[in-house]
Amino acid sequence: MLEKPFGENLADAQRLNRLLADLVPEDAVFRVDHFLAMSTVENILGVRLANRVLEPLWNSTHIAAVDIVWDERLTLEGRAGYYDGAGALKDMVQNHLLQLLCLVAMEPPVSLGERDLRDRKLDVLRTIRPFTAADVARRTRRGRYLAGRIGDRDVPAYAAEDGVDPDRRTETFAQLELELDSWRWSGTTFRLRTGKALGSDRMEVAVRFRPVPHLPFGHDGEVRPNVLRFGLAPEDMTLDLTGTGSTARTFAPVRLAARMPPPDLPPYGRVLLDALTGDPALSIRGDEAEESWRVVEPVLAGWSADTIPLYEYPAGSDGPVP
Ligand SMILES: O=P(O)(O)OC[C@H]1O[C@@H](O)[C@H](O)[C@@H](O)[C@@H]1O
Repeated sequence: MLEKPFGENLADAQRLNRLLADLVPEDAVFRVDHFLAMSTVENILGVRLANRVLEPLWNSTHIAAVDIVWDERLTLEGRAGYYDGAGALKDMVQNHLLQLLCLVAMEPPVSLGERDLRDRKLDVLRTIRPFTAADVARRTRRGRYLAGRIGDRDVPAYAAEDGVDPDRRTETFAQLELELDSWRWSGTTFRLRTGKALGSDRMEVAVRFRPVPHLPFGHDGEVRPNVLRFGLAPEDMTLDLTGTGSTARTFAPVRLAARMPPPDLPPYGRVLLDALTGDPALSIRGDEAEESWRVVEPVLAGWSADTIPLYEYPAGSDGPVP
């Protein structure tokens, strides 16, 4: 069993994979991503594929954007030894958020067996358009938190935390806008965002549908585009629709909401059980790990060469405002 990071970059991940391949077969390697064992995450596939109403709309003709967000109030929490060498991009985006993207964007797999599921996730990673230097400037943002207050807690600046080397300029906030080159998704924007020491927890996948093509009501009431949200913590699901209002010729927002049943096991428990029973379906295959590095490497290169600013945001705020 291996916990992330699976290498520090693509070449490193390839070396690690070769080393592992010399020792054991791939299906005996468990690269852990506990996000895949969250019940909501599995539920993304359930909602898509066990229903009639969504999958026909699950493409760029109907979906304008998908926001995959892991904003947390948690700060460094004494993890400088690991985190200061990683940063938000390697800690969250290269693994957890790209895996969530895979589940949202994948083609329906033939089965949820390890091969079908992981082949289809790999397809998604391979369709992510490579970042050019201009894309890094236009489509990525990074930030680092300053001192502030979160709830009733005073939080020191990241750079002043024990064990942090301020000169490394490690980011605690990362945002990437991705495009997928495929028939299904060309034209939909996928935004991945994560940050520490933010004012509120927001962990969700929000699927934003396009506006309706025509309103035949003869008045200009506001119709907000539909949004389907998979909440990751707490684990729930909401669908924002538009209904008619109480007065004539008005619209009103309608929200359908459901709480997910609590899972039998916490995510790490599920991951351990899968390893003990020898089921690698929810573990990251070597080629997925490599492909995820391929996606983030140009961003890492641009950021370490300081081609974009490292914005600062007060702890307890909504993140950097450029
Ligand atoms: O809330 P969970 O399940 O611990 O997941 C979030 C955490 O996931 C971990 O993998 C990251 O290293 C942390 O930085 C992050 O806070």
